[in-house]
Amino acid sequence: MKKLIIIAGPSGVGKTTISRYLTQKYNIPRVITHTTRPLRSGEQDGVDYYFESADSFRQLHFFEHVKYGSYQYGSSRESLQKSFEKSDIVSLIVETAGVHTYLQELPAQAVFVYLTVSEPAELAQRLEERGDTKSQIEKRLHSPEFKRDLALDDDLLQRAHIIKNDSLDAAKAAIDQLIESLTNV
Ligand SMILES: Nc1ncnc2c1ncn2[C@@H]1O[C@H](COP(=O)(O)OP(=O)(O)OP(=O)(O)O)[C@@H](O)[C@H]1O
Ligand SMILES: Nc1nc2c(ncn2[C@@H]2O[C@H](COP(=O)(O)O)[C@@H](O)[C@H]2O)c(=O)[nH]1
Repeated sequence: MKKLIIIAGPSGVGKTTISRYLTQKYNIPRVITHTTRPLRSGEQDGVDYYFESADSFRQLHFFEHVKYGSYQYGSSRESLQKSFEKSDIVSLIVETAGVHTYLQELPAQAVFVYLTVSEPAELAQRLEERGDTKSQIEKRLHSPEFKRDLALDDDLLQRAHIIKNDSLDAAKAAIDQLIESLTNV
């Protein structure tokens, strides 16, 4: 059975880092999602996201889409299919409203990984080290979506594989165990 590893967690927790690890170590592709937000330094269209205008975003066929902060984000059916053509296991980074949609629509395929840190205050420092500007960080940390994604509601708690990413090596080891359990069924 095809598996969709859904990675969620607050901004800066390491979702992209873990998704890249899955690609590098296991050849697990990430479903590239769409957004209207501008590119960050170092990001590439078609690699990190499909960067869309408000008009082009409206024309896509979405599995789900949300507003996060000031921008639109969405996972298209085409992008999901494209990833599943490459591999039976794929990853997808979404915020928690998107997780609800996938757990409801694809309950057997969805494997939900929630990343956390012991000290949420460390997230701002990670974003700064990533190169986000002070104003981007302030805006992000004060958004209701960021605050919401610092914790899980009861429904999501029941379905989550919770991985603490205080140490990247420890988080990778936890991911290794999860992949082993998925490939041994
Ligand atoms: N365990 C860790 N310890 C220290 N730094 C880390 C750790 N994991 C990831 N990082 C770094 O933290 C920064 C943010 O990581 P990443 O971009 O993966 O987060 P994210 O959850 O995808 O964030 P966003 O939702 O804002 O896109 C990156 O510079 C990354 O290298
Ligand atoms: N529900 C969805 N959430 C998505 C999607 N693509 C990304 N995201 C989430 O948005 C926030 C902000 O992302 P950033 O790259 O600007 O830091 C983050 O929590 C992502 O997980 C999507 O298609 N659907």
